[in-house]
Amino acid sequence: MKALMGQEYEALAKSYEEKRTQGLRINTLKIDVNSFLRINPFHLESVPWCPEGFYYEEGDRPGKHPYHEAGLYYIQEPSAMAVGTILDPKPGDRVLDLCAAPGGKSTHIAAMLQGKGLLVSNEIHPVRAKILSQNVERMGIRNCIVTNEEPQHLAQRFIAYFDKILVDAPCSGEGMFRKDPDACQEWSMENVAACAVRQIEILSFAAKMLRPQGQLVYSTCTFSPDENERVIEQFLREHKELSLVKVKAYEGFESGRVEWTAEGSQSLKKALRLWPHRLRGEGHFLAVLEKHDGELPKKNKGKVKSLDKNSMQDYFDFGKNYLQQVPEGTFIQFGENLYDLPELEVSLEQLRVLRPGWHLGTLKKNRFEPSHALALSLNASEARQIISLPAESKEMNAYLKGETIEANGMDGWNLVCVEGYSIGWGKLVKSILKNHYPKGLRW
Ligand SMILES: C[S@@+](CC[C@H](N)C(=O)[O-])C[C@H]1O[C@@H](n2cnc3c(N)ncnc32)[C@H](O)[C@@H]1O
Repeated sequence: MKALMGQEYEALAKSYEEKRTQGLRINTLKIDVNSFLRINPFHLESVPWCPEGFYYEEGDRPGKHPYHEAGLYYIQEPSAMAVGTILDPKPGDRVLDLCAAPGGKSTHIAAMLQGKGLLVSNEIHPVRAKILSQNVERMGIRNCIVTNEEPQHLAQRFIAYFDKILVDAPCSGEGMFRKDPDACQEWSMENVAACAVRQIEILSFAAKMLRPQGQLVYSTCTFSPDENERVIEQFLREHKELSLVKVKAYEGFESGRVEWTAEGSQSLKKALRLWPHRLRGEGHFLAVLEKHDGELPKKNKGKVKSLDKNSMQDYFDFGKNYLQQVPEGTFIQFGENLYDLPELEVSLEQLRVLRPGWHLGTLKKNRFEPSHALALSLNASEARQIISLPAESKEMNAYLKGETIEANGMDGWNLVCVEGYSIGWGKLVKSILKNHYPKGLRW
């Protein structure tokens, strides 16, 4: 970096002596920004390039607050928030997040979709895919399919299918050095080179899945030109059907560096660099590519047939008793689990799918048990019976620990809320609330 950056290197090196920046992004699927700011217990300052993004202070500990468990926000590094802003998905779009775990950008995309359209969030590593799926659940997302696949498998199925694709590529992570000392230890020139090969491969599969006129955003949290400008330059040389698009830059964003490319491609000026010494964030690289040509999407294959309503009567009974409106849709059953599928038109058969859509609950023998995902995706006004607890109360703390609490209300399923925002289920019998907060999430 010293050889590349010349005099500017000093400023970059110095930034590593400073504390890292930390941020959270308010989840507008559950709460609007102003309402959150009214109940906000932290010290927040706006992130200029993301209206829902805020810096918080070191002592705030937002990961340890009931609002976190209620999915009111996602803890996300501030420069990473630029990716959602630049991808700019619109309600109704079909979006693929190809390298999605743990889910910072996917949950941002889902919030921008506002429940309309489709998000496919994919992660290749099984353990990370599970964490992604949990975050999709916590943020109350209804229209997301979580897969655990290799990009090449998805590319065989979703040909020219998506309006927008994000490749937030696995990289050497130079932007992680302040956060994670292990990232420094793992860094090597060999790893940079290996990452670059993998990045181009992932991009090629992504390109296949993009519809003509669709946009693909490539991002990394590293600074090496080998994984940034040069990856895009080589990829575009081999994929004439795509080209770089100029996007809005915010204060402190810098253009891609043409002088760091292998062939001097001027179009790389359209890429963006976010540096830790030029703005408050750990750093990112972004490029937006548009497809002007190519295969058209295939029509209507593999439309899923909805489950017969008679076999899910217990679900409708639950809905009638406890919800203002019973969610309708395309229902499928995986084991005991009942899901509402987003509109898809592509078969998921033989793909590794962790979450085929909105998890409503489990169909047990003669009864329906609502899922945690259903609880978190509901507004208090959508449930017939709610028990709302103050954030700082001992009852809230006891609920999150999995304890039984005393509460007033109607017997049966109650949507437990923190300050009016759903956080889980409880079943009330004579003023005693049986705890249904998932065991694996308990404090
Ligand atoms: C930078 S991280 C993604 C971060 C995520 N987008 C977020 O905002 O939370 C890159 C991800 O790519 C995954 N990955 C690694 N190799 C991959 C491959 N060959 N194809 C697709 N994804 C891969 C990693 O496991 C990792 O979770």
